[in-house]
Amino acid sequence: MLDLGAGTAAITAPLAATGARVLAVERDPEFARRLRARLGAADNVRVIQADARTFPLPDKEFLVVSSIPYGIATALLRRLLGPRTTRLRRAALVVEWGFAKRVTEPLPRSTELAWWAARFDIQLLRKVPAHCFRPSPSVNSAQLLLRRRPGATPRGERLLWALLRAARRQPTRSARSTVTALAGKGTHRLLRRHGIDPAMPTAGVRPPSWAALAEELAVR
Ligand SMILES: C[S@@+](CC[C@H](N)C(=O)[O-])C[C@H]1O[C@@H](n2cnc3c(N)ncnc32)[C@H](O)[C@@H]1O
Repeated sequence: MLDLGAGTAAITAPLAATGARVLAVERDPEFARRLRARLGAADNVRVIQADARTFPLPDKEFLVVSSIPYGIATALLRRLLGPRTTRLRRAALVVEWGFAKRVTEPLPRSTELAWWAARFDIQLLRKVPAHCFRPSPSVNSAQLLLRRRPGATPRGERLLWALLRAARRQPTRSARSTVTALAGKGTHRLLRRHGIDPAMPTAGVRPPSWAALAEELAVR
């Protein structure tokens, strides 16, 4: 389990107490020193002083539990969710409220957000009011839960990316015409099976539907 921006160990310490293997990443040298002093003796905790945007991610599957530094939220999610080869399985994150709303919109505003939402189930669990923190930030926060959707294949994900890009380029084109252009004829029933009205503009198709469709197209 990773805690990115481990700070004063408000998350690292209870994680460590579960017996999980925890990697605490903290950029600030003084916080890192205190984290080591407090938790470094435990066999299951490793503290590294590093930038969460660039330290080497584990090469086996991992989870993240973290109240992430708000200023690098996009960079971190890009790193954790973006690559096809990501080993992230689940993440429980505290993020800024506005950010949480953006990444959980059913029809995301950019191809990148759609890519994340197609491959991960992203749920906004609850609001965390600013007064829950000391010192209180100027904005509210939210608890996000992210879970990798099962069954993704490299070919399916390549098709998914192509579909999302095509949908973004021509948002008013029908789903049927967009999918036919990429995958050939006979897509009408396939779209229906995935709950997509073939005549619907691509802008109205939700990312999980694109992902399921792409995986089925990948084995045709
Ligand atoms: C939102 S607080 C996390 C609070 C933490 N859970 C605690 O118990 O104190 C952000 C922490 O992230 C650290 N931080 C900020 N930018 C970072 C970065 N790029 N990489 C790693 N840590 C970072 C800060 O030094 C701070 O300790």
